[in-house]
Amino acid sequence: MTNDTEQETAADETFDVIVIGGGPVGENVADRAGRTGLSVALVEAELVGGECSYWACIPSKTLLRPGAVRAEARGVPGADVADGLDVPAILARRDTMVADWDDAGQVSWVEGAGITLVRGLGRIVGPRLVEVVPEDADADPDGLPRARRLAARHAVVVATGSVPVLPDVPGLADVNPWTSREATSVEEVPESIAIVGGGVVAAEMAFAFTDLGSRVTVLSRGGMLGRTEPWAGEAVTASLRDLGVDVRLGVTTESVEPLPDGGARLTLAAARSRGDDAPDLSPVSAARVLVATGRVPRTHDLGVDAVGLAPGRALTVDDTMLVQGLAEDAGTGWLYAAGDVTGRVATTHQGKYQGRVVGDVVAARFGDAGTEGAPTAGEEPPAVGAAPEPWSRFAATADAVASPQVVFTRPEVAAVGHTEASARDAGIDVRVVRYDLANVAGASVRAADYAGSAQLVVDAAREVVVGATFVGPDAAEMLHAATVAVVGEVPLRRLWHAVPSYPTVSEVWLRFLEEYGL
Ligand SMILES: Cc1cc2nc3c(=O)[nH]c(=O)nc-3n(C[C@H](O)[C@H](O)[C@H](O)COP(=O)(O)OP(=O)(O)OC[C@H]3O[C@@H](n4cnc5c(N)ncnc54)[C@H](O)[C@@H]3O)c2cc1C
Ligand SMILES: NC(=O)c1ccc[n+]([C@@H]2O[C@H](COP(=O)([O-])OP(=O)(O)OC[C@H]3O[C@@H](n4cnc5c(N)ncnc54)[C@H](O)[C@@H]3O)[C@@H](O)[C@H]2O)c1
Repeated sequence: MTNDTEQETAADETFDVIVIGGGPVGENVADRAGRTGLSVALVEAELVGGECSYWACIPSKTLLRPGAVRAEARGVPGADVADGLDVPAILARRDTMVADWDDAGQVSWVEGAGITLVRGLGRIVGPRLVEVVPEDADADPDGLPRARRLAARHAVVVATGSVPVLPDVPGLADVNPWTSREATSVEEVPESIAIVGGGVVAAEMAFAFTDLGSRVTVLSRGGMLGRTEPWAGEAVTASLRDLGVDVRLGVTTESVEPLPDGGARLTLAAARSRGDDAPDLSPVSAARVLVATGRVPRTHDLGVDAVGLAPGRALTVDDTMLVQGLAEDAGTGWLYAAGDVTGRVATTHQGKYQGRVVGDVVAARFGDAGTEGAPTAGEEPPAVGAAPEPWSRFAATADAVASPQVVFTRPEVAAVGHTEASARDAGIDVRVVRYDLANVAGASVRAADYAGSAQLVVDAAREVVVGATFVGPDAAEMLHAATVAVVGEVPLRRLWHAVPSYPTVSEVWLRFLEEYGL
């Protein structure tokens, strides 16, 4: 392995820490890592703020919000609203929310935080050495784009996110399929759209495009929202079908052919996984095809092979977010990762949590412990490779046991921790408590037609909550109480004293405990 001086001599510039990827996760890493006086460079190939800000969370939730508001108003006699949504106004608000795909606001935050922004595609070319190729790079004498070499004195943190997967279906690539990027940045709403996939993107986009006026078909090889409780996916399927969406479960797309009008025709076959008993396999024609068949960690163009890792694979990390499996001569203790690229959890909030963990680990390991106001002051990080103390600031403990997610469908699906099945697989002594949300007083006040359901998964041996799922209008806002209960391992007998206000839908917590037998 090269020594420090050689690394720095090989570089155009040296920083204490280099963060590759300026999405929500990279921004958090850079912010925290800099709090003990370390110099930090943030390398970003496209827009600072990443997928989430411009093509994922923010535009998708903005597109979904008007339909949700209208549906809620319709359930309250006296507040009913007219049919139809103002599509140009929805798209204009989406444009505002993504700042017209201009990252000036985020750049000014980065600069204000004392972080050096380096624009371009970053690639690891050796231990603690990163090459950055700007988009408008001049060519060098060999005709190759002129790259800038950055050395890291202490650490490189990868937060490059993920990229969508395009399944190998004959003809699919010939019809210019959309991914979530094109869907969330839509300018001209297609007359019809066929969505391949049955996960989170497929479900949310099916509602968004129905609201925008498209005729929507969903083609899922299993059920909807396969990673949540089955009854939650069934509620979403039923709601889509009520809205007129053609939801085909248990089908695979065999081939795709372009149509003369620019659209596409999809030929289907029965899938082996769980779905409808006798799915409709008639071909589907649509003006657009949206592929929503999952995402993979973005390491294919990161140069990880230079340090002995396999391109295209997730960067496996320990609970301090230290990357595992580097070649022996690449050294240890310098390469970290957080966010989608780790393949642990693919949500913004959990990635940012990991970013705070790794930022603190780096700040405490390499910075000046005496820096005034540093969050890590007085706290000793674990030795490199040693297991961190669970639930300490240096450990992403919650990833495995208490990761929350909200799917912004109608009804919303909000879940944290174990499902019933995953708890049983984990060998937990499971007891499940389900409750019909329509039976709490707060629900009937909220809407005349309130429909929803909620469930706790309890570890009966310890009498603590290990998982919860809420399905219903505004379920999103009910989730955090459950996250606190799971993280805090609050005994049910103590939760009994957490009295929910009347008349709120959160009163379901009292009903849960009564059903449990308290
Ligand atoms: C349609 C959709 C909707 C979603 N909605 C939600 C939601 O509502 N809530 C939620 O929590 N999550 C949601 N997610 C997931 C969320 O978007 C991701 O979990 C989150 O963006 C991950 O953040 P990240 O920083 O790891 O990666 P990203 O946001 O992907 O950011 C990575 C950044 O790294 C840059 N980059 C990549 N490679 C390099 C390189 N070699 N050099 C320099 N820069 C590089 C990229 O340009 C990008 O800016 C959604 C995802 C999709 C697709
Ligand atoms: N609200 C949120 O938190 C939110 C919203 C959108 C996306 N996300 C995140 O983004 C990530 C990507 O979302 P996604 O919906 O693309 O992935 P996903 O993993 O949730 O769903 C992928 C779907 O595609 C299907 N599929 C996979 N390969 C297929 C193939 N070859 N043919 C047909 N179907 C196939 C799967 O069975 C599954 O139904 C997720 O991990 C999710 O957590 C989060």
